[in-house]
Amino acid sequence: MRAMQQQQESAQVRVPHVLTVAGSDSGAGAGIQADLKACAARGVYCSTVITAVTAQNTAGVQGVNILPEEFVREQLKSVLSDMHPDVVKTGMLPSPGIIKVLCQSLKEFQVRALVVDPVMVSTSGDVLAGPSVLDTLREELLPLADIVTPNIREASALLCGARLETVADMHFAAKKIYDLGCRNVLVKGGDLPNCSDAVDVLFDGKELFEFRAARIITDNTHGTGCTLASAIAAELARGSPLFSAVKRAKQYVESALYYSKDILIGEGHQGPFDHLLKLKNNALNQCVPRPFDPNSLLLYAVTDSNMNKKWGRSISDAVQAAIEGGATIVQLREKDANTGDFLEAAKTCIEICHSRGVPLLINDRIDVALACDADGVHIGQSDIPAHVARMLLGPDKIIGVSCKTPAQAEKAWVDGADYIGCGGVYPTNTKQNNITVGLDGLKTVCLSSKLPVVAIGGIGISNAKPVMDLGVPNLKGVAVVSALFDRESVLAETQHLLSVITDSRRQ
Ligand SMILES: Nc1ncnc2c1ncn2[C@@H]1O[C@H](COP(=O)(O)OP(=O)(O)O)[C@@H](O)[C@H]1O
Ligand SMILES: Cc1ncc(COP(=O)(O)O)c(N)n1
Repeated sequence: MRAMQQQQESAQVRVPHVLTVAGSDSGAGAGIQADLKACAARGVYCSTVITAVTAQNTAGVQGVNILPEEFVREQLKSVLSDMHPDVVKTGMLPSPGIIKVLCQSLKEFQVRALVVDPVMVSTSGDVLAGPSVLDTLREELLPLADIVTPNIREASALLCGARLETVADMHFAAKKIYDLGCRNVLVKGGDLPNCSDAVDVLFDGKELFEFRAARIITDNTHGTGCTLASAIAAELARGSPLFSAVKRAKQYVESALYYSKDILIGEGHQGPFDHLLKLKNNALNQCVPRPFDPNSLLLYAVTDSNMNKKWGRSISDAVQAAIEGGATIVQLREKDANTGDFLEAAKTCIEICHSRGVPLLINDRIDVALACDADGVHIGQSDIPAHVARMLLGPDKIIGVSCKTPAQAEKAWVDGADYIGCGGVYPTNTKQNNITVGLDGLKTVCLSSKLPVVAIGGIGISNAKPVMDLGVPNLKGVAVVSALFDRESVLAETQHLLSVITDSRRQ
């Protein structure tokens, strides 16, 4: 809410904008749908002019319906005359007439750059634009292009069937296609036979450059070409020079392919890929309760590196024992660990927690929480503000805020937190100079808080009962440090504490 208010107060911002002129892919792996996702992933607005509608899936193209030229012209006029995109990217242009209409529109409405992906045949081998388009493409569109991005087969078609089998052949092709009048040529080597790298060759009229990435072993390569061209267009729209636009776009395709390599969508061979780098992770994380379940605050275990050191345990051993004992949520609080070690430990702890459906939060360190994809963070009053944490972490992560007063609890709610930690309830050694609010202070905060509350500060087996007995419905549990981790057996202490708090609950 705060973020929205701030935006309303600030001046309007013009966002980078790519217009894609391409075909629709019903399977959403390639074409218009890939372009939209790639631009969204790169933070660029994407408008769409559709040239053809294809019936397509992971097995191939079952049908193509080409739109009338005049309707393509109408779409182009609607977008170009009003929305003024920075860059136009083209994909499937299925007829010479549609290419001519596009060239006329581009002459009427100037854009900053034109990226031409000369789509002819899909990964599955189906024809999307036949040889009849070649002359118009060569003679009318390529001379307007800032960059043209043929794959091996398309480069060969543009060069009247030249055989292209090696990286040296790609160098030759890039130079020859450049002579057709475009400013830059990128010959893509995703389909180059017998090549362990995915090599693309750029020719800018003076020099040849090779962009290399390790070849990712996967069948989910449907849409890589559309995505690369859209990502180049997006980078150009954001103001990158052409060379860095190509470099970043290729890195993006490589990451998206890496994330896609194991996902399963469809029964055919060419699966689509994961533009937002999230599909597989989201599918696997289903075991973690979403949205945040306030009942998970019941037995909230907070680790402490000094206590672990004292008892000779690793963080992950401590977490494992707490979870086996019945902890319902875990927070890693590593005030003096080095960041690299902290991150590694956090990754191990996440595996342990998620195997038992227990959420894992990171104290204070948003960077570590993001890097290990933790379930959320817990922040104090002098840490990063909760509304900033919410903007950085997005809508799904759990955010907890330490609060001592009703005013702080109200602010945590406004700022988008999910729960508050209230204390210290009792005096404690784990926090120097911490003001104790006592049971009365805790009750006052709970009664005013719109968020669920977990009590913290000096709570253990001997004094957890009066906390749980306060009888306010939004007090969901107790958070504990020493009572679990400054003990010989974390497992036994956690079991014991769990029985105390569940007994109080029952009464
Ligand atoms: N298996 C792969 N591993 C890594 N990069 C790849 C792989 N396959 C394709 N690429 C890259 O994806 C982009 C699109 O290339 P390509 O698949 O040849 O285009 P198209 O989809 O038009 O046939 C290029 O940058 C290429 O190097
Ligand atoms: C509508 C449309 N546009 C482009 C492609 C090429 O993509 P790919 O070469 O990855 O199959 C496609 N299959 N469908």
